[in-house]
Amino acid sequence: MTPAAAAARSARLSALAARALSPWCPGSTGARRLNLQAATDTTDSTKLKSKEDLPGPSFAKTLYWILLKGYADKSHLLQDVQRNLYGPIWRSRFGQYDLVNVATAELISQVIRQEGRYPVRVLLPHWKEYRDMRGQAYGLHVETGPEWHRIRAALNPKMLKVREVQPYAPVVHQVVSDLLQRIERLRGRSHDGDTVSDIAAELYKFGFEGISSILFETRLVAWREVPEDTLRFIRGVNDMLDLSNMVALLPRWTRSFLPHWRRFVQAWDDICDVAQSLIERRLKELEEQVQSGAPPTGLYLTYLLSNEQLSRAEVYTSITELLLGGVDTRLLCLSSDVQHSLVGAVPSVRDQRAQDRLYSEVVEACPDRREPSVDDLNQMPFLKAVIKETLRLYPVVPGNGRFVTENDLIVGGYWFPKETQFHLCHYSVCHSPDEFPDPESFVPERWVRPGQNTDGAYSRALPTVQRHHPYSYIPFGVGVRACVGKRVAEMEMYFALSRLMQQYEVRPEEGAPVIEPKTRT
Ligand code: HEM
Repeated sequence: MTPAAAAARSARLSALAARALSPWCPGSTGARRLNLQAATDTTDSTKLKSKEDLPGPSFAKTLYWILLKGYADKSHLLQDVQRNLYGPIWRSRFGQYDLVNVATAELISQVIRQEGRYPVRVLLPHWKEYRDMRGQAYGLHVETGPEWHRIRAALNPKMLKVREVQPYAPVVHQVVSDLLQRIERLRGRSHDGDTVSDIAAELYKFGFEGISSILFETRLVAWREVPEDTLRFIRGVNDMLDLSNMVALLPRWTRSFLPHWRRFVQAWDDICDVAQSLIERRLKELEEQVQSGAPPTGLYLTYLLSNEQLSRAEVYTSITELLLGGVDTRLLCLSSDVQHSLVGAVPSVRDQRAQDRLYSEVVEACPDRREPSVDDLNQMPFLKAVIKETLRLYPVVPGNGRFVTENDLIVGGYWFPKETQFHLCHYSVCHSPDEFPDPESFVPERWVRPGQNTDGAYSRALPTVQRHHPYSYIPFGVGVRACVGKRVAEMEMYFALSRLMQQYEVRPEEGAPVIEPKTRT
């Protein structure tokens, strides 16, 4: 992993300012073990090695990988290359970036367990600069320390728990219905009148429509044609994330003759403009409701406005950041061949065996194409396994960051001062045969417990089911800084994938998978 790429990735990650806290927390036994270890090491701290002792690539070698070996847009693959050369922990430096890369589940757990009360992924001074320039409030991605915690505490309710997101089910189903109708329309318009190519593009738009419907509590537009604002927002996010790395890497004086800063600002302006007009439209509706004597009804935005924990300016920034996380074109698709979970899941289930099994499960739980309820999802362990396996193979966030500001750390027998930037190499760990046998194969069964409504024979053939290290698979992160939108994202993916499977088959085609209607009943 090159420093630049890792920094870029972390920056994009931070852009995720928009997706429910993982309910998954590190086991207390593990935490005790680490503290004990740290305490033991500290007593002997003079013997600990430091960052200076870490192996790692030279600047020239990094450039060689990026420029000549073509890793610039697939830097997640470089994690394994570097791990093989330098071992599971190494240092990489590039420009202003100085990163410590960790590429085993155990090392990742050590970093996370020492991350403190207010973990930071990566500092984003250029994002802060934009907010200052436009007089905007800071949100989750720019704010740090107790102020970050205050914002996060205000956003967590109605997002973090399965039962808290249940009220969003009807609106998510409406968005899925629109998606299915749109697929039908696109089929009608296609060259053979039957197949939809580039389903991925449709699913990205679904991401935006899904999260905005939840945030604004209603369908903003019926989805006959994708609204221009949606496309503008998605374009803005893409541009902003692309340029974010360059803005961070190039010195300020280059802004006077290179266009990157101007374009970065323009991209942010577009994002904020769309978000602001969506918020204002909803605010107007709420005011009209109140004026007519009706109590204001609604879900997330109404909640944020009514509980008054955040100022109006902070609500604007937070909603914008949540939309960002929901869109996730490359926000969550951090490199060209790493795909968003649902976008990835649809192609993955072109695997006929998995597709047949998924279909049978969905049909059994919801006959006659009935819309699945949240309770029905409990009868669909294979559906959940498909999503998990997709997130393992194509982690939306292949590399996360931690910049621990509160304390020094001991990781892998090395001592690190506070304010060391760590890069957590999730992609490498998710693809490690030490954690997942036959790691490059799509095997959803590895996530289904034997006896859990499953084909027992297959599970028996995989004795390692569930035996990986808990930190080898943390697609939404863990702890207080984990993804705020996890539960929403899961619900969207479960509903969309189950209903797609009720109606369509996915088959591989050069470039992108295509989907076509099911012929079986
Ligand atoms: C498959 C879908 C998604 C995946 C895999 C995902 C993954 C992640 C990950 C790995 C992080 C970083 C966690 C950490 O640093 O420990 C994150 C942060 C975040 N995500 Fe998501 N996310 C998804 C969907 C969403 C959605 C739909 C939203 C919007 C509701 C969202 C909002 C956020 C926000 C706001 C943060 C920043 C939290 C903070 O810094 O306090 N994410 N996400």
